[in-house]
This record gives sequence, C-alpha cells and structure tokens, in this order.
Amino acid sequence: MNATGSSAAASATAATTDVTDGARPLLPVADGRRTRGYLRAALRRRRALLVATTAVMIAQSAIGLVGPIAIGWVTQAIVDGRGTSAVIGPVVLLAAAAVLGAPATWASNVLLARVVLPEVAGLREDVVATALALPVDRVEETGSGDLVSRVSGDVERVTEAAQGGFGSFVSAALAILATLVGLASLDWRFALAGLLAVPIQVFSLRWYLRTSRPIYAAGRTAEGHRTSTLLGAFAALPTVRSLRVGGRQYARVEDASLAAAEYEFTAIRNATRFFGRLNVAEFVGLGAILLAASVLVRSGSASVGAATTAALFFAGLFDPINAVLGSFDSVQQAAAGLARLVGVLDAAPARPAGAPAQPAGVPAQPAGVPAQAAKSTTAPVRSAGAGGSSADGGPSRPAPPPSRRLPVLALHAADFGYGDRADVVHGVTLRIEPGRHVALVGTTGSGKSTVATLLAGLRTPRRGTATLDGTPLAGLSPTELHRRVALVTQETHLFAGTVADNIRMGRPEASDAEVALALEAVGATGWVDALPDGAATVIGAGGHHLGPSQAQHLALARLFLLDPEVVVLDEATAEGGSDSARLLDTAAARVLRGRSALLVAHRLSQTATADTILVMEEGRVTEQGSHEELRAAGGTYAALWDAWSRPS
Ligand SMILES: Nc1ncnc2c1ncn2[C@@H]1O[C@H](COP(=O)(O)OP(=O)(O)OP(=O)(O)O)[C@@H](O)[C@H]1O
Repeated sequence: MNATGSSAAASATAATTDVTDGARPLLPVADGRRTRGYLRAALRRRRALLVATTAVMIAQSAIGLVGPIAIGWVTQAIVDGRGTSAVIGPVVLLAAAAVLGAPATWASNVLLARVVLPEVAGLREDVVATALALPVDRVEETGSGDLVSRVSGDVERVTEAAQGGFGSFVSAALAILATLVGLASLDWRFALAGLLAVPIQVFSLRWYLRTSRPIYAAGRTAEGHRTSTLLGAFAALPTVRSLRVGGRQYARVEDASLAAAEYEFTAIRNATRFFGRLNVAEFVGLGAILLAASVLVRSGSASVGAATTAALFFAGLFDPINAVLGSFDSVQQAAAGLARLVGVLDAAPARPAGAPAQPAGVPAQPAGVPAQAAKSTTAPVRSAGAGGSSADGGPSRPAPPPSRRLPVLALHAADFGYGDRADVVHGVTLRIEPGRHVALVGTTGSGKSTVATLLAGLRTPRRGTATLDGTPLAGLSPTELHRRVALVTQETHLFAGTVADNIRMGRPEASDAEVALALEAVGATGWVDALPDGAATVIGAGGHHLGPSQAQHLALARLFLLDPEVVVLDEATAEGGSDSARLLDTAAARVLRGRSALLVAHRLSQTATADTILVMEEGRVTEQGSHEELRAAGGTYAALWDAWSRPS
C-alpha cells in the first residue's frame, strides 16, 4: 500500500486535476485512469484471496438456485398426482441448501473482509501520513477542511462501498449469471423472455451513470467547502465573538451547508428516478416469462414444474439486479471519494531520485524549522559570551561533541509570500555553520517567523533555496527533515495523553528512563513529579490543565528526547513570566548545547549569547554580526538593545 501510494506519487502528478470550490483551490483529484490503476494494484496484492472469495461466492449463487428448482419439482409432482414420496427428494435438497447456505455466506463475508479491510486501512494510513507531510503552505492555501473531509467522509465512503457495495455487487452479479444459466437450461426461450428486461436496465443504468457522476463529484467538493467553512468559523471563534461578526459567519456556514445539501437532494431525486425505471424493467421481464410459460406449457414444450421454476428464478433476480444496479450508487460515490484520496497521495511532494520512499511520519514537533545563519557568513562570528558565561549570566555553551558531525543549514536569496499575496521575505541569505547559534531579531511583522519556517522546510521559498548540507529541504523525506531539524514555536500544542506520551511524540520508542532524563535535562522534573500522577498524568483536552510555560517546558523536553541536529526556537520562551522565563531560558540553553540553532526572539537576553545576530526589517536582513559588533555599530540592534536593557 505504502509503496504503491508513494511510488506512484511522483509520476502521477499529471493524472490529477487541481480543483477549486469557487473560493480557494482544493487539493488535486486523481483522474479515472490513475484511480483505476491504484485499485488494480490494490486488488493484485490480494489476488489469491480474491480467487478464493469468488469461488465461494459462485458456490453460494448455485446454492441459491436450489430453492426454485425444488419448488418446481414439488409443483410438478402435485400436477402429476404423484404420492408424498415424490416430494421427499426436493425437501431433502431444500434442507441441504439451507444447511450449506449459512456457512457459504459466512465464508464469503469473511474472505471478502480479508480482501478489503487491510487495503482500506492501508489507504487511510497512507492518506493520513501524506496529509501530515504536506507542505504547510499547501494546506494553508487549500484549507484544512478539504483534507478533513477527505480523510473522514471519503475514506468512510470507500470503506462502506468496499465492504458492503462491492460484496453485494459481486455476489449479486454471480447470482444473476447463475440464474440466467438456470433459465436457459430449463428452456432457452425462458432466458430469452427474461432478457427482454435487459435493454431497459442498460438504458436506465447508462442514464444514471451519466447524470449522477457529476452530481456526486460536485457534491463531494461542496462537502469539502462546507467542512472548510465550519472549521474556519470554529477556529476563529474568539475573534468572531470579540468583533461580533457571528451573524456573518453563520450566514457563510448556512450557505455552504445549503449548497452541500442541495447536491444531496439532487442525488436522491436522481436515484429515485433510476429505481423507478428498474421496476419497469422487472415487470416487463416477469410479464414476458409468464407469457412464455403459458405458451410453452400449453404447447407441451415445458412442464408446469419447469414454468414455476422459471418464474421463481426470474422473481429471484429482482433483488440481485437491484443490488447490482443500486450498488453503482455507492460504487460511484466511492469512486469519487477514491479519486480524491489518490489525489492527496499524489499531492505529496515529489522526492528526488534516490530519496527514501517511506511516507512521512507524524512531524516530530508541533511545527519545525531550522535556524538561519548569518547572511553571506562564511565563518561564524563568535559572540563575547560564547564558550564562557553569557552577557546576561546565562549558561555556557561547550563546542559540539566531535563524534557528531552537524550539518550546514542555509537559505540562499530566498523570497517568500503567502498564497497569491506579495512577498514578505526578500532575498534573504543565511548560513548556520555546524554547532553555531544564530539569533534573529526585528520588529513585529519583519518576517522572522516566516524565514524560520522556510529554514525548517515547512514552507518553500518562491525563489532561492533552503538547503541542509547542500540538499534542498524539499528533497528530503519529511521523516528525515523532522528528525534532523526541529522547531519549537510559541504555539506549543499538547496532545491528549500523558505527560510522558507528549514527550515521546518525536520518539515513540523512547523508554521511561529516557523520558525521565529529558525532563531532568530541561529542569522540569520538579513540577512534573508534583502533578497528581507525575509523568503519567493525563494532560491535553479533558485532562489536567497545564499553563503555557509548562507546555513550553514539555516542548523543550520533547526536543531534547528527539535529539535533532538543528533546532529552531521561535520565541519558544516568550510566553514565560519573569521566573518561568528564566527557567525556560536555562532549559533552552541546555537543549541547544551541542547543536546548531536559530533563535527567533524579542527578548534580547536570548540573543546576546548567539554567535551571530541578524536584524530583520520589512522582510530583509539589514544588520548582522556579533552582539558586540552590532552594539558598536550603533544601528537598529544597538537601539533595540539600549531600549531593552534600560532599567524601567
Ligand atoms: N499565515 C500567514 N498568512 C498571511 N500572511 C502572513 C502569515 N504569517 C505571516 N504573515 C505576514 O507576513 C509578514 C511577516 O510575518 P512574520 O510572522 O514572519 O513576522 P515576524 O517578524 O515573525 O513577526 P512577529 O514578531 O510578530 O512574530 C507579516 O506582514 C505578516 O502579516
């Protein structure tokens, strides 16, 4: 599953279509050929089970014919005036069919589940893994609602169709085939009469497929838009309340819901007309069989028993035919859903040749970005505090252990803008040498966080490059990128689970002792031990409440456990009050020891110990150098430092 989804991703981009819901672009949708190719590959992987399932279903269909045949024999025995002994044979046959029917049904259901369920589960895993690895800007552009509706609604539809629709489709198709063979074996004219229904059914089906396909495709898109609108409204709840624009939000949600519901109504109207046409076909077919039966019985070409069996055969076709034709409904919806899911798989960033093929794992950090180094810096500028006591009394930073070769993380002439808006980062070039710490300062909105996300590989520069040891970040597998370069932002997210679970997020296999060591390393053992169940205390939604500083403390412990080569702290300690800020500063310093780092900070105590400081203004790097150099230069940094260090 993984291999198929991944390997196809790079080559299948051309087989997907970009979609919009009128308001914003959505993720691509795979075309019919690509979707069928995916399905074929999935079925091929289960070929042996598929053959066994089909064999059992054929046996099941044959057993289904026993009833009408036995009833025909009983009828003939009565017409012939034979004694009770003549009906014993058919009754025994009926009993045998009933006894064998149950295990055959059980076996076909179990086998079918074995064919279908692992594939659907694999598809869901692949789509979720791909969705989690999608570039942040791609998800921002399309809105998370589209993604959510695909991994929930579309996966649900594919699962339902695969488990229910597909199974009933195959068994009904086999039952129809077996019945037609049975009819023909009674008398070919019975089969011919029954076939009169077929043109009406074919015509109805073609009409239905033609009219319903666009309805379902548009309906799924409208559903994606409805989910996006709902998520947007909930995400913006505090702003909506404070600005009192709830009415406008409600109207948008209402419009999106009505549009989605309108498609559902249209689909139901269409399906009702379709089933009405199928009923006409049934009556035409049954009428023709009864007419043929009366003619054949009168002429002595067929017995009453055979005519009874033929009529029962045909009546027994109603359900399977409706099941087959009706399952086109769910199969069509599933096909639309599958195309959207394969579209997500194909939206995965293409890997360069030779790059690992595994799907992305869950990002190790809430967001991740590398640090950026000094513009055009070839040799890092050491700050006065490096290697000894920092200017603000912070901890010393020893050189990285020689056993670990750290990479060079760099941005070259990078421009970036959000969506279709103008650039907010202009021509930024930075380089973080192994083991060096670079600080980024500037006023609000100057582009610091944006540059940080470019260096973390969360966003891709419009122009220019972001590289790790010369390899473009976009060419690294998400797993490798997040393992080597990690980010802590001020929006630390706690997942529902225990404290230990949250720390293990980046390395699920870590032992309790390693978790304890990480807590110890960042100085969080004291308050974590004081929680009701220590590191086993459940936090996050519905659990014990932690403050923002504690959440950031855990994020630093998580980072320590993950042990990346490069760390980006994007104002990771900005939420702290004075005491907790000091605690977090110390924790951050411990985590950064022996790693390359970028610090995005407004509190200049964090920047004074950096090797190089970059000042950003309006998306450009305007100054760079060590703390002393920049203070001596008397520019923006000097002014910021003076303002910050002046006693209030
Ligand atoms: N997700 C986004 N969508 C659109 N524009 C954005 C987004 N994030 C940031 N911007 C814009 O990009 C510019 C740079 O923002 P950025 O957050 O990188 O600056 P910053 O220096 O980190 O600011 P702060 O110190 O307030 O975090 C700003 O004009 C901001 O409004």
